[in-house]
Amino acid sequence: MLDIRLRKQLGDFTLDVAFTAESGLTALFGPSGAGKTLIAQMIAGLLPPDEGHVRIGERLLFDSEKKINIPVQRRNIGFVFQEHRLFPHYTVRGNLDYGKGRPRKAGRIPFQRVVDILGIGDLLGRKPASLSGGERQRVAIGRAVLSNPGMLIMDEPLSSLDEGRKSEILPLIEELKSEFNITTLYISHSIGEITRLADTLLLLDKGEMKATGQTADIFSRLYLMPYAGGPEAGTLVEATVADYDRSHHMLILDTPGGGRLYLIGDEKEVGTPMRLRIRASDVAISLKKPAGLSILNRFKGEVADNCAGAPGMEELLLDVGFPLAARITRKSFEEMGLRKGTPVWALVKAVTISRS
Ligand SMILES: Nc1ncnc2c1ncn2[C@@H]1O[C@H](COP(=O)(O)OP(=O)(O)OP(=O)(O)O)[C@@H](O)[C@H]1O
Repeated sequence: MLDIRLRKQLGDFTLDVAFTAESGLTALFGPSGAGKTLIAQMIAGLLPPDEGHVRIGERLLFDSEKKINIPVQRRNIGFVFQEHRLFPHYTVRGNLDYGKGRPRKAGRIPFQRVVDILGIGDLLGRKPASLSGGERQRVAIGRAVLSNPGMLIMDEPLSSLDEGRKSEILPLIEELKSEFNITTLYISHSIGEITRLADTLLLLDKGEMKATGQTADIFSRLYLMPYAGGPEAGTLVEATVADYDRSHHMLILDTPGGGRLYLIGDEKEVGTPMRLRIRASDVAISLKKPAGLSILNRFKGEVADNCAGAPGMEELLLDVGFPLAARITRKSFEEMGLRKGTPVWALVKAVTISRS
Protein backbone atom coordinates (compact mmCIF):
# COMPACT_ATOMS: atom_id res chain seq x y z
CA MET A 1 0.00 0.00 0.00
CA LEU A 2 1.30 3.43 -0.95
CA ASP A 3 0.07 6.55 0.80
CA ILE A 4 1.65 9.65 -0.67
CA ARG A 5 1.16 13.39 -0.39
CA LEU A 6 3.75 15.67 -1.94
CA ARG A 7 4.01 19.40 -2.41
CA LYS A 8 7.00 20.99 -4.08
CA GLN A 9 7.63 24.38 -5.65
CA LEU A 10 10.46 24.53 -8.20
CA GLY A 11 10.69 27.91 -9.91
CA ASP A 12 7.31 28.42 -11.58
CA PHE A 13 6.39 24.77 -11.36
CA THR A 14 4.12 23.60 -8.55
CA LEU A 15 3.67 19.94 -7.84
CA ASP A 16 0.81 19.17 -5.48
CA VAL A 17 -0.41 15.60 -5.40
CA ALA A 18 -1.95 13.09 -3.03
CA PHE A 19 -2.74 9.49 -3.82
CA THR A 20 -2.98 6.02 -2.39
CA ALA A 21 -2.44 2.79 -4.26
CA GLU A 22 -2.80 -0.82 -3.26
CA SER A 23 0.16 -3.12 -3.74
CA GLY A 24 0.64 -4.32 -7.29
CA LEU A 25 1.75 -2.18 -10.18
CA THR A 26 0.75 1.47 -10.20
CA ALA A 27 1.46 3.38 -13.37
CA LEU A 28 2.24 7.07 -13.35
CA PHE A 29 1.28 8.47 -16.71
CA GLY A 30 1.27 12.00 -18.07
CA PRO A 31 2.79 14.29 -20.67
CA SER A 32 6.37 15.48 -20.62
CA GLY A 33 6.96 17.97 -17.83
CA ALA A 34 3.94 16.77 -15.81
CA GLY A 35 6.11 16.03 -12.77
CA LYS A 36 6.48 12.25 -12.96
CA THR A 37 10.21 12.16 -12.31
CA LEU A 38 9.89 14.64 -9.45
CA ILE A 39 7.38 12.33 -7.76
CA ALA A 40 9.73 9.37 -8.20
CA GLN A 41 12.65 11.36 -6.80
CA MET A 42 10.67 12.49 -3.76
CA ILE A 43 9.43 8.98 -2.96
CA ALA A 44 12.98 7.70 -3.34
CA GLY A 45 14.39 10.35 -1.02
CA LEU A 46 16.53 12.02 -3.71
CA LEU A 47 14.61 15.28 -3.46
CA PRO A 48 12.94 16.60 -0.30
CA PRO A 49 9.28 17.65 -0.65
CA ASP A 50 8.35 21.06 0.82
CA GLU A 51 5.45 19.35 2.54
CA GLY A 52 3.78 15.98 2.69
CA HIS A 53 4.31 12.37 3.59
CA VAL A 54 5.51 9.14 2.00
CA ARG A 55 4.30 5.87 3.45
CA ILE A 56 5.06 2.49 1.92
CA GLY A 57 3.20 -0.29 3.68
CA GLU A 58 3.78 0.27 7.36
CA ARG A 59 6.95 2.32 6.90
CA LEU A 60 6.73 6.08 7.13
CA LEU A 61 9.68 7.31 5.05
CA PHE A 62 8.94 11.00 5.07
CA ASP A 63 6.66 13.26 7.06
CA SER A 64 7.17 17.02 7.03
CA GLU A 65 5.09 17.56 10.18
CA LYS A 66 6.72 14.79 12.19
CA LYS A 67 10.12 15.77 10.77
CA ILE A 68 10.80 12.27 9.53
CA ASN A 69 13.11 11.90 6.53
CA ILE A 70 14.63 8.44 6.08
CA PRO A 71 17.74 8.72 3.88
CA VAL A 72 17.68 7.26 0.39
CA GLN A 73 19.93 4.26 1.16
CA ARG A 74 17.65 3.16 4.02
CA ARG A 75 14.39 3.47 2.11
CA ASN A 76 14.78 -0.01 0.61
CA ILE A 77 13.55 1.04 -2.83
CA GLY A 78 14.79 -0.68 -5.99
CA PHE A 79 15.24 1.44 -9.11
CA VAL A 80 15.21 0.80 -12.81
CA PHE A 81 16.01 3.82 -14.94
CA GLN A 82 15.71 4.52 -18.63
CA GLU A 83 19.36 3.65 -19.12
CA HIS A 84 20.74 0.68 -17.31
CA ARG A 85 23.34 2.32 -14.97
CA LEU A 86 25.14 -0.97 -14.28
CA PHE A 87 28.57 -1.02 -12.72
CA PRO A 88 30.91 -1.36 -15.71
CA HIS A 89 33.74 -3.16 -13.86
CA TYR A 90 31.51 -5.81 -12.32
CA THR A 91 30.31 -8.88 -14.15
CA VAL A 92 26.58 -9.44 -14.54
CA ARG A 93 26.71 -11.69 -11.46
CA GLY A 94 28.58 -8.99 -9.54
CA ASN A 95 25.96 -6.44 -10.52
CA LEU A 96 23.13 -8.75 -9.47
CA ASP A 97 24.84 -9.52 -6.14
CA TYR A 98 25.65 -5.91 -5.46
CA GLY A 99 22.11 -4.91 -4.73
CA LYS A 100 21.35 -7.80 -2.38
CA GLY A 101 19.18 -6.32 0.29
CA ARG A 102 17.54 -7.48 3.44
CA PRO A 103 15.08 -10.31 3.00
CA ARG A 104 11.51 -9.06 2.82
CA LYS A 105 8.81 -10.34 5.09
CA ALA A 106 7.90 -12.76 2.37
CA GLY A 107 11.51 -14.04 2.34
CA ARG A 108 14.43 -13.42 0.05
CA ILE A 109 13.66 -13.31 -3.64
CA PRO A 110 15.41 -16.35 -5.15
CA PHE A 111 18.40 -15.47 -7.36
CA GLN A 112 18.00 -18.37 -9.74
CA ARG A 113 14.31 -17.78 -10.34
CA VAL A 114 14.87 -14.12 -11.27
CA VAL A 115 17.77 -15.08 -13.55
CA ASP A 116 15.58 -17.70 -15.22
CA ILE A 117 12.61 -15.39 -15.75
CA LEU A 118 14.84 -12.70 -17.23
CA GLY A 119 16.81 -15.22 -19.32
CA ILE A 120 20.20 -13.89 -18.21
CA GLY A 121 21.74 -17.14 -16.95
CA ASP A 122 24.23 -17.30 -19.84
CA LEU A 123 25.38 -13.74 -19.25
CA LEU A 124 26.49 -14.04 -15.63
CA GLY A 125 30.24 -13.98 -16.38
CA ARG A 126 30.09 -11.08 -18.85
CA LYS A 127 30.73 -7.37 -18.27
CA PRO A 128 27.99 -4.81 -19.14
CA ALA A 129 29.97 -3.34 -22.06
CA SER A 130 29.68 -6.61 -23.97
CA LEU A 131 25.87 -6.82 -23.59
CA SER A 132 23.17 -5.55 -25.93
CA GLY A 133 20.87 -2.75 -24.74
CA GLY A 134 18.03 -5.19 -24.07
CA GLU A 135 20.32 -7.55 -22.13
CA ARG A 136 21.66 -4.70 -20.02
CA GLN A 137 18.16 -3.58 -19.17
CA ARG A 138 17.18 -7.11 -18.16
CA VAL A 139 20.19 -7.21 -15.83
CA ALA A 140 19.23 -3.81 -14.40
CA ILE A 141 15.71 -5.09 -13.72
CA GLY A 142 17.18 -8.23 -12.11
CA ARG A 143 19.47 -6.18 -9.90
CA ALA A 144 16.57 -4.04 -8.67
CA VAL A 145 14.34 -7.05 -7.97
CA LEU A 146 17.12 -8.99 -6.21
CA SER A 147 17.69 -6.12 -3.81
CA ASN A 148 14.50 -7.42 -2.08
CA PRO A 149 12.99 -3.96 -2.21
CA GLY A 150 9.94 -2.88 -0.25
CA MET A 151 9.05 -1.01 -3.41
CA LEU A 152 10.27 -0.83 -7.00
CA ILE A 153 10.36 2.38 -9.02
CA MET A 154 10.70 1.89 -12.76
CA ASP A 155 11.21 5.18 -14.61
CA GLU A 156 10.63 4.65 -18.35
CA PRO A 157 12.47 1.31 -18.16
CA LEU A 158 11.85 0.39 -21.80
CA SER A 159 12.00 3.74 -23.52
CA SER A 160 15.61 3.42 -24.73
CA LEU A 161 14.85 0.09 -26.45
CA ASP A 162 13.51 -0.62 -29.91
CA GLU A 163 10.04 -2.16 -30.35
CA GLY A 164 11.43 -5.70 -30.69
CA ARG A 165 13.36 -5.52 -27.40
CA LYS A 166 10.41 -3.85 -25.69
CA SER A 167 8.06 -6.64 -26.62
CA GLU A 168 10.60 -9.19 -25.35
CA ILE A 169 11.00 -7.53 -21.96
CA LEU A 170 7.39 -6.53 -21.27
CA PRO A 171 6.20 -10.10 -20.62
CA LEU A 172 9.19 -10.62 -18.30
CA ILE A 173 8.16 -7.63 -16.20
CA GLU A 174 4.65 -9.06 -16.18
CA GLU A 175 5.96 -12.41 -14.95
CA LEU A 176 8.09 -10.82 -12.22
CA LYS A 177 5.05 -8.83 -11.17
CA SER A 178 2.80 -11.84 -10.84
CA GLU A 179 5.45 -14.00 -9.17
CA PHE A 180 6.89 -11.60 -6.58
CA ASN A 181 4.14 -8.98 -6.21
CA ILE A 182 6.53 -6.15 -5.33
CA THR A 183 4.71 -2.83 -4.94
CA THR A 184 5.81 -1.01 -8.08
CA LEU A 185 5.54 2.53 -9.40
CA TYR A 186 5.95 2.35 -13.15
CA ILE A 187 6.51 5.60 -15.04
CA SER A 188 5.85 5.54 -18.75
CA HIS A 189 4.65 7.52 -21.74
CA SER A 190 3.51 4.34 -23.41
CA ILE A 191 -0.20 3.51 -23.29
CA GLY A 192 0.65 0.00 -24.48
CA GLU A 193 2.92 -0.67 -21.51
CA ILE A 194 0.54 0.85 -19.02
CA THR A 195 -2.59 -0.88 -20.17
CA ARG A 196 -0.76 -4.17 -20.17
CA LEU A 197 0.89 -3.91 -16.78
CA ALA A 198 -0.94 -1.50 -14.53
CA ASP A 199 -3.49 -2.36 -11.88
CA THR A 200 -3.88 1.26 -10.80
CA LEU A 201 -3.34 4.32 -12.96
CA LEU A 202 -2.33 7.79 -11.85
CA LEU A 203 -2.92 10.39 -14.51
CA LEU A 204 -0.76 13.44 -13.95
CA ASP A 205 -0.79 16.78 -15.77
CA LYS A 206 1.00 20.03 -14.89
CA GLY A 207 1.85 18.90 -11.37
CA GLU A 208 -1.73 17.81 -10.54
CA MET A 209 -3.40 14.42 -10.41
CA LYS A 210 -6.19 14.42 -13.00
CA ALA A 211 -7.45 10.98 -12.10
CA THR A 212 -6.55 7.92 -10.10
CA GLY A 213 -8.22 4.55 -10.23
CA GLN A 214 -8.45 1.20 -11.94
CA THR A 215 -6.71 1.36 -15.32
CA ALA A 216 -9.68 0.12 -17.37
CA ASP A 217 -12.03 2.48 -15.59
CA ILE A 218 -9.90 5.54 -16.29
CA PHE A 219 -9.61 4.68 -19.95
CA SER A 220 -13.37 4.62 -20.27
CA ARG A 221 -13.90 8.11 -18.86
CA LEU A 222 -14.55 10.33 -21.80
CA TYR A 223 -13.46 13.61 -20.29
CA LEU A 224 -10.03 12.10 -19.61
CA MET A 225 -9.44 11.19 -23.23
CA PRO A 226 -7.26 14.23 -23.95
CA TYR A 227 -4.97 13.17 -21.09
CA ALA A 228 -5.19 9.46 -21.54
CA GLY A 229 -3.04 9.10 -24.55
CA GLY A 230 -3.83 11.50 -27.41
CA PRO A 231 -3.76 9.46 -30.62
CA GLU A 232 -3.39 6.27 -28.62
CA ALA A 233 -6.45 6.96 -26.47
CA GLY A 234 -9.02 4.22 -26.40
CA THR A 235 -10.73 1.54 -24.40
CA LEU A 236 -9.57 -1.45 -22.45
CA VAL A 237 -11.83 -4.44 -22.80
CA GLU A 238 -11.64 -7.38 -20.44
CA ALA A 239 -12.73 -10.30 -22.60
CA THR A 240 -12.62 -14.09 -22.30
CA VAL A 241 -11.53 -16.61 -24.91
CA ALA A 242 -14.63 -18.44 -26.17
CA ASP A 243 -13.29 -20.31 -29.19
CA TYR A 244 -10.46 -20.56 -31.70
CA ASP A 245 -10.75 -20.58 -35.49
CA ARG A 246 -7.56 -22.43 -36.41
CA SER A 247 -7.91 -22.14 -40.17
CA HIS A 248 -8.08 -18.34 -39.90
CA HIS A 249 -5.64 -18.02 -37.00
CA MET A 250 -8.32 -16.18 -35.12
CA LEU A 251 -9.36 -15.96 -31.49
CA ILE A 252 -13.04 -15.51 -30.72
CA LEU A 253 -13.77 -13.80 -27.42
CA ASP A 254 -16.79 -13.03 -25.28
CA THR A 255 -17.02 -9.38 -24.29
CA PRO A 256 -18.66 -8.19 -21.06
CA GLY A 257 -21.79 -7.20 -22.98
CA GLY A 258 -22.16 -10.65 -24.51
CA GLY A 259 -21.02 -9.60 -28.00
CA ARG A 260 -18.33 -11.58 -29.81
CA LEU A 261 -14.94 -10.07 -30.56
CA TYR A 262 -12.57 -11.41 -33.22
CA LEU A 263 -8.85 -11.03 -32.94
CA ILE A 264 -5.86 -12.41 -34.85
CA GLY A 265 -3.65 -14.50 -32.56
CA ASP A 266 -2.32 -17.82 -31.38
CA GLU A 267 -4.64 -20.37 -29.82
CA LYS A 268 -5.49 -19.95 -26.15
CA GLU A 269 -7.44 -22.11 -23.80
CA VAL A 270 -11.17 -21.42 -23.66
CA GLY A 271 -11.89 -19.27 -20.59
CA THR A 272 -8.54 -17.45 -20.65
CA PRO A 273 -9.08 -13.79 -19.70
CA MET A 274 -7.52 -11.26 -22.07
CA ARG A 275 -7.17 -7.52 -21.76
CA LEU A 276 -7.51 -5.85 -25.14
CA ARG A 277 -6.99 -2.32 -26.28
CA ILE A 278 -9.14 -0.69 -28.92
CA ARG A 279 -7.98 2.74 -30.05
CA ALA A 280 -10.79 5.28 -30.27
CA SER A 281 -9.59 6.29 -33.74
CA ASP A 282 -9.97 2.67 -34.94
CA VAL A 283 -13.71 2.62 -34.17
CA ALA A 284 -16.16 3.51 -36.96
CA ILE A 285 -19.85 4.14 -36.43
CA SER A 286 -22.82 3.14 -38.55
CA LEU A 287 -26.46 4.07 -38.08
CA LYS A 288 -27.59 0.95 -39.90
CA LYS A 289 -26.75 -2.70 -39.38
CA PRO A 290 -23.60 -3.09 -41.47
CA ALA A 291 -23.64 -5.44 -44.45
CA GLY A 292 -21.09 -6.28 -47.14
CA LEU A 293 -18.19 -5.03 -45.04
CA SER A 294 -14.89 -6.70 -44.28
CA ILE A 295 -15.00 -5.50 -40.69
CA LEU A 296 -15.61 -8.46 -38.39
CA ASN A 297 -16.22 -6.75 -35.08
CA ARG A 298 -19.69 -5.23 -35.02
CA PHE A 299 -21.26 -4.18 -31.77
CA LYS A 300 -24.82 -2.95 -31.39
CA GLY A 301 -25.34 -0.19 -28.86
CA GLU A 302 -25.96 3.50 -28.42
CA VAL A 303 -24.16 6.77 -27.89
CA ALA A 304 -23.70 7.18 -24.13
CA ASP A 305 -21.81 10.46 -24.11
CA ASN A 306 -19.89 12.82 -26.33
CA CYS A 307 -17.64 15.83 -26.13
CA ALA A 308 -15.63 17.97 -28.50
CA GLY A 309 -12.11 16.66 -29.03
CA ALA A 310 -9.19 18.23 -30.89
CA PRO A 311 -10.29 20.75 -33.58
CA GLY A 312 -12.54 18.97 -36.08
CA MET A 313 -12.88 15.87 -33.89
CA GLU A 314 -15.61 14.50 -31.65
CA GLU A 315 -14.97 12.03 -28.84
CA LEU A 316 -17.78 9.59 -28.15
CA LEU A 317 -18.42 7.00 -25.52
CA LEU A 318 -20.59 4.20 -26.83
CA ASP A 319 -22.42 1.68 -24.70
CA VAL A 320 -22.15 -1.61 -26.56
CA GLY A 321 -22.54 -3.77 -23.48
CA PHE A 322 -19.22 -2.35 -22.36
CA PRO A 323 -18.00 1.25 -22.68
CA LEU A 324 -16.27 1.78 -26.03
CA ALA A 325 -14.57 5.06 -26.91
CA ALA A 326 -14.79 6.26 -30.50
CA ARG A 327 -13.20 9.24 -32.21
CA ILE A 328 -14.77 10.50 -35.40
CA THR A 329 -14.72 13.75 -37.34
CA ARG A 330 -17.01 16.54 -36.27
CA LYS A 331 -18.35 16.50 -39.84
CA SER A 332 -19.50 12.86 -39.58
CA PHE A 333 -20.85 13.46 -36.11
CA GLU A 334 -23.05 16.31 -37.36
CA GLU A 335 -24.06 14.70 -40.65
CA MET A 336 -25.15 11.52 -38.84
CA GLY A 337 -27.09 13.57 -36.29
CA LEU A 338 -25.53 11.67 -33.42
CA ARG A 339 -26.51 12.52 -29.87
CA LYS A 340 -26.83 10.79 -26.52
CA GLY A 341 -29.11 7.79 -26.91
CA THR A 342 -28.74 7.44 -30.72
CA PRO A 343 -28.75 3.70 -31.56
CA VAL A 344 -25.58 2.82 -33.47
CA TRP A 345 -23.36 -0.01 -34.62
CA ALA A 346 -19.70 0.24 -33.71
CA LEU A 347 -17.23 -1.31 -36.12
CA VAL A 348 -13.68 -2.34 -35.27
CA LYS A 349 -11.29 -4.06 -37.65
CA ALA A 350 -9.88 -7.22 -36.05
CA VAL A 351 -6.36 -6.34 -37.22
CA THR A 352 -6.32 -3.08 -35.26
CA ILE A 353 -7.05 -4.63 -31.86
CA SER A 354 -3.98 -5.15 -29.75
CA ARG A 355 -3.46 -7.41 -26.81
CA SER A 356 -2.81 -5.19 -23.91
N1 LIG B 1 15.42 21.98 -10.35
C1 LIG B 1 14.37 22.44 -11.01
N2 LIG B 1 14.09 23.77 -11.06
C2 LIG B 1 13.02 24.26 -11.69
N3 LIG B 1 12.13 23.49 -12.34
C3 LIG B 1 12.33 22.17 -12.35
C4 LIG B 1 13.47 21.55 -11.70
N4 LIG B 1 13.40 20.22 -11.87
C5 LIG B 1 12.29 19.99 -12.62
N5 LIG B 1 11.67 21.15 -12.90
C6 LIG B 1 10.43 21.30 -13.68
O1 LIG B 1 9.43 20.49 -13.12
C7 LIG B 1 8.54 20.02 -14.14
C8 LIG B 1 8.35 18.53 -13.98
O2 LIG B 1 9.55 17.85 -14.30
P1 LIG B 1 9.65 16.26 -14.38
O3 LIG B 1 11.04 15.92 -14.77
O4 LIG B 1 9.14 15.65 -13.13
O5 LIG B 1 8.64 15.93 -15.58
P2 LIG B 1 8.27 14.50 -16.20
O6 LIG B 1 6.80 14.37 -16.09
O7 LIG B 1 9.11 13.44 -15.58
O8 LIG B 1 8.68 14.73 -17.71
P3 LIG B 1 9.34 13.74 -18.80
O9 LIG B 1 8.25 12.78 -19.17
O10 LIG B 1 9.70 14.66 -19.91
O11 LIG B 1 10.52 13.08 -18.14
C9 LIG B 1 9.17 20.44 -15.47
O12 LIG B 1 8.47 21.56 -15.93
C10 LIG B 1 10.58 20.78 -15.10
O13 LIG B 1 11.08 21.78 -15.96
